[in-house]
Amino acid sequence: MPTLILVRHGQSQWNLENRFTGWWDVDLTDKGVSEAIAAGELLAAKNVLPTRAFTSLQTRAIRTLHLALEACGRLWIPETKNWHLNERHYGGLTGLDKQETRDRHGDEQVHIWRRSFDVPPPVMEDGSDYDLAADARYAGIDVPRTESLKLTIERVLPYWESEILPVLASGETVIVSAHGNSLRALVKHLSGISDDDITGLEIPTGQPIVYEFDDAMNPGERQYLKDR
Ligand SMILES: O=C(O)[C@H](O)COP(=O)(O)O
Repeated sequence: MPTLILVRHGQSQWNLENRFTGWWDVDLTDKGVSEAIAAGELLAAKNVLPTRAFTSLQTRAIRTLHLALEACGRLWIPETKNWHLNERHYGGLTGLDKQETRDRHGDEQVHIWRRSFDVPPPVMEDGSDYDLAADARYAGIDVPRTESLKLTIERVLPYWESEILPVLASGETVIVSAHGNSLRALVKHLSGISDDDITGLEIPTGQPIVYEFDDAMNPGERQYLKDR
């Protein structure tokens, strides 16, 4: 049965520092490394062993994938990295402290920027220290200046449909190591969550989520692997 494993990267340095991260490339903390290893150990313990992997172009997701695969003896499987699985771009909020931003703009405005379906954060200014347009990994890619969840869905879902779903449909066990909001985009689609209800969905770090697909490639219930 085709099986999909979704895992959000382990705690990152800016998760720890409570800063808006988006496309900025921060590494895992020691806790994040432990979470990634524990995710892989859980895959081994539950005998849900990936045969194909997909991840973003961001270090925290790539390292989480590698640590998890190493922990379950699957470092050798084919993997694909692609920017379509990157975190939602946080625009002009990138790098800011989340609490200081609440103090300045109010809880409600920050909640809208973080969790509304279609209101993007302010755009990243030209010349920002966090502008990644010249980063070699994004050569030839039109780096966004900001993204709402809706805009994130608009680039995650075509990639899902064209690159991941066909692999899954061939009977593989696919692991996707990605980010809070690129995974919210996928879960919204797979679990049929409405635009209103998705605002309440949080995806914890380092906690594998599993979907099994039937012969018609309809996803079953979303399950945390730890609860199976
Ligand atoms: O980009 C970030 O800051 C985090 O990965 C996700 O942030 P959020 O919880 O504000 O969506």
